[in-house]
Amino acid sequence: MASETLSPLRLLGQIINDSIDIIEERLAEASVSFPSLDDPFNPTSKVESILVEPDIISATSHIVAAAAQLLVTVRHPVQTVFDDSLRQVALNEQMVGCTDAPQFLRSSCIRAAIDGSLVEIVREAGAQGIHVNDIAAKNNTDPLKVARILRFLSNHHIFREITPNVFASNRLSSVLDSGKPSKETVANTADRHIFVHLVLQRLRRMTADEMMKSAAYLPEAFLDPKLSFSIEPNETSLNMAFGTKMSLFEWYNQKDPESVARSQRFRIAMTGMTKMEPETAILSGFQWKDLPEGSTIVDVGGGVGSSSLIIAKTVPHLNIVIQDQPQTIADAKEFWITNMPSAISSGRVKLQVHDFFQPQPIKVALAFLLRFIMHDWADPYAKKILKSLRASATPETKLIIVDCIVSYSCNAAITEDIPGAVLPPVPAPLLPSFGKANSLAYQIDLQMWVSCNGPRTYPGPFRCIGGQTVVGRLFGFIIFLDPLFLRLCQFLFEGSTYRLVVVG
Ligand SMILES: C[S@@+](CC[C@H](N)C(=O)[O-])C[C@H]1O[C@@H](n2cnc3c(N)ncnc32)[C@H](O)[C@@H]1O
Repeated sequence: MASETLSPLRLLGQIINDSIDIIEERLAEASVSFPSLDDPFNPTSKVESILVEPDIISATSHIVAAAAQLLVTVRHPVQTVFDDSLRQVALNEQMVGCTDAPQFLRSSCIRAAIDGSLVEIVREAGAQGIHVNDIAAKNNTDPLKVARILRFLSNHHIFREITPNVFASNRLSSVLDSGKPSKETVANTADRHIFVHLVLQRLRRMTADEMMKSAAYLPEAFLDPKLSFSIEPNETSLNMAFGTKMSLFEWYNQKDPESVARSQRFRIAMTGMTKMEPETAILSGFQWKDLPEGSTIVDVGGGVGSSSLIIAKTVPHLNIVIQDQPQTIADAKEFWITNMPSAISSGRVKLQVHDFFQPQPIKVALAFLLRFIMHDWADPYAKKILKSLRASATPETKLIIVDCIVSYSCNAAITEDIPGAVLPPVPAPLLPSFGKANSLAYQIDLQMWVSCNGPRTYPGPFRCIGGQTVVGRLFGFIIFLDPLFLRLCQFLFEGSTYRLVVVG
């Protein structure tokens, strides 16, 4: 049948089938099979290395986008909307048992499975699985509740119930695994606590604590006559949720144990974000190796320096200064001593406490790197940060900003003025924004809104003020773009990803 006569359902099915063909042909060529959901995830296996090849990622993304769209197309709209509104309500008899689990229950059960060491205990039992009574005896919990959590997760393909009340690991549960003996994780809550959030960061892109609680207040903040229009970092949903008058970072920087734990967890989560990108992303977007021997680059608000670590390991002729707030710099010391002590002892990498709203002390930088900084701040604050960098820039200094592009969900190019930045077309009837296969940018956008009143802009990376062009020199900064980098992880290097802030 000609494609123009196919129904939307068939077209979506065709996208899925064509993409499966691409994946299977490649796997057959390498004489491997697609991993089973029942087996643990093995990141070092040959098949997993094939599954992250660009063509296969593209095919996988088409399947994800098409399958998600197929689901919402075929399902009863009330079911779909109720799933999304995070309520487990059966509207009428027909729908009893049909509604999917609210996301927040999934989050909570995943966290319970990790915090309760269920992941490690079940993994140690091997393929024959383990009864909930034996699990509960190991972690001192109620077996009936263990069963409810694991059964709920099994229904979402995380764990398997192989016989009544007997559970075994699978591909998805193994991603939550610390790899440690359960005796250790049951005994060492603090250690596990840190690990939990690394994993959740990979899985859920943000902690299931402050971000979830803040997001719960999004409707209230949106409808509040004052907060709705506010761009202040301390007038957010987070402020409503936690009853604080502090901005996110001030709130993290408090000295009480809960805040210290939260801010440390945030830093680990940010390190986890680096692991969600291809390792080479930060290297392919900008040719660091072309900077002259001995050049200094400054990672402004660099966190513990997880991106700088990749640069430092790959481009040994650069000096790197990582700047951040005092607590973060204290953690950064530990991070570098663990991961690359020679860089610190040789002085190639320096860790510096610096408030980016104050004048920039490094006057010889050949590049200022700002990764996930602009998206935290509304325009007046972002301008202030950039102005202080501009004041310390030389004519050769490059400004490199890494953030997510937020596309329109209709067909409208937002990267048309950027050479090489145009993404491949999305086949009809998929959403032009690529739907579920491209949800990270939208999630980050809303998380920045609810937690920091991050940029209040319309979709798209650019809001050109004063007719400035996006590529080229911007008041002394040179902006770089790389199409490969864009295609791989939908990040962008330019004046500002969410919007162009002109620094006058
Ligand atoms: C979203 S994180 C990004 C961290 C890092 N660039 C990365 O990509 O992982 C924002 C960073 O800005 C830092 N930050 C917030 N306010 C700051 C300030 N006034 N001066 C310096 N750093 C600040 C935070 O401590 C945090 O490390």
